[in-house]
Amino acid sequence: MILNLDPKFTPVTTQEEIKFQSFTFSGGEPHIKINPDFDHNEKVTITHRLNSFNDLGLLCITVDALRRMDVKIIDLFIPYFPAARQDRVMIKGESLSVKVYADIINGLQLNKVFVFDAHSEVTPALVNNCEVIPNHTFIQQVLKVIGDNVKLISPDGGALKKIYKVSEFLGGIDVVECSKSRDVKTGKLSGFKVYEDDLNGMDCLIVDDICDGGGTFVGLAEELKKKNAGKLYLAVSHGIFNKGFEVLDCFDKIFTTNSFKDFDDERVEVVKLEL
Ligand SMILES: O=P(O)(O)OC[C@H]1O[C@@H](O)[C@H](O)[C@@H]1O
Repeated sequence: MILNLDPKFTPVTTQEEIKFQSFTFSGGEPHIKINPDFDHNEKVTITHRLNSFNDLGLLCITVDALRRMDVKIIDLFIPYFPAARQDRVMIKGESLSVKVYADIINGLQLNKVFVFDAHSEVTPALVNNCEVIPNHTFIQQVLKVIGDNVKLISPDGGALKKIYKVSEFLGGIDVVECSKSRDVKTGKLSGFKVYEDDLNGMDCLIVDDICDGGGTFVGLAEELKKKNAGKLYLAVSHGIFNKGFEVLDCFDKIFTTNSFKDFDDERVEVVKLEL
């Protein structure tokens, strides 16, 4: 059974949905009233797009309400784990934000916590009973649209391990390794390297977990074109796209999922997550 706390999130599922009402009190506190008309012995999976700290409140009171109805087994499906990129302290004075979220979620004593394409191995290491859902079927769906005569492009070393697993899942599609460098002082992107001399007009699919501003992918696209890439595609599990799609017009097509939010734009194709 599913309890979907974000009414705008529409995963593909055949599971029965638990009904509830929620609102925010005038003081800002969230409130929930779950319709008790379901089998309390069954496992309940809460789904929530936990994109910010504010969303945690509703999650916590929902788990409390379920426990008070004697629901014993509660799973959580968080498609995009918040602050997953803040998984290390770079400068004294910063917080290890991903751990703060993880600690709060651990306090809920959940049976399982599912996260879609975690940014790094830090999230599953910090979250108890965490299971990471890989991007394999998402990329499989993408290839159904663009065909499999492409090279998979890994933007940096951090994405390498994952992309080789995707390639293996898809029967051994070629991977091109790349790297990006940053200015040590400013942290800004300063350059890209594509470790292949000539792409011979082959279509290229860049695969990564998150597109935020898009700088990584625009810079990499320029380098790929210099190496004779054919069509350029981008597939990111979590689409934030904070600078819009205009900045990404070097791509023939962009793919993402509904893990972070929904999009209604012809430039992006959204593959819905399955539950
Ligand atoms: O270049 P933008 O889109 O801002 O940032 C996305 C990149 O930043 C990393 O954390 C992601 O894994 C991705 O490689």
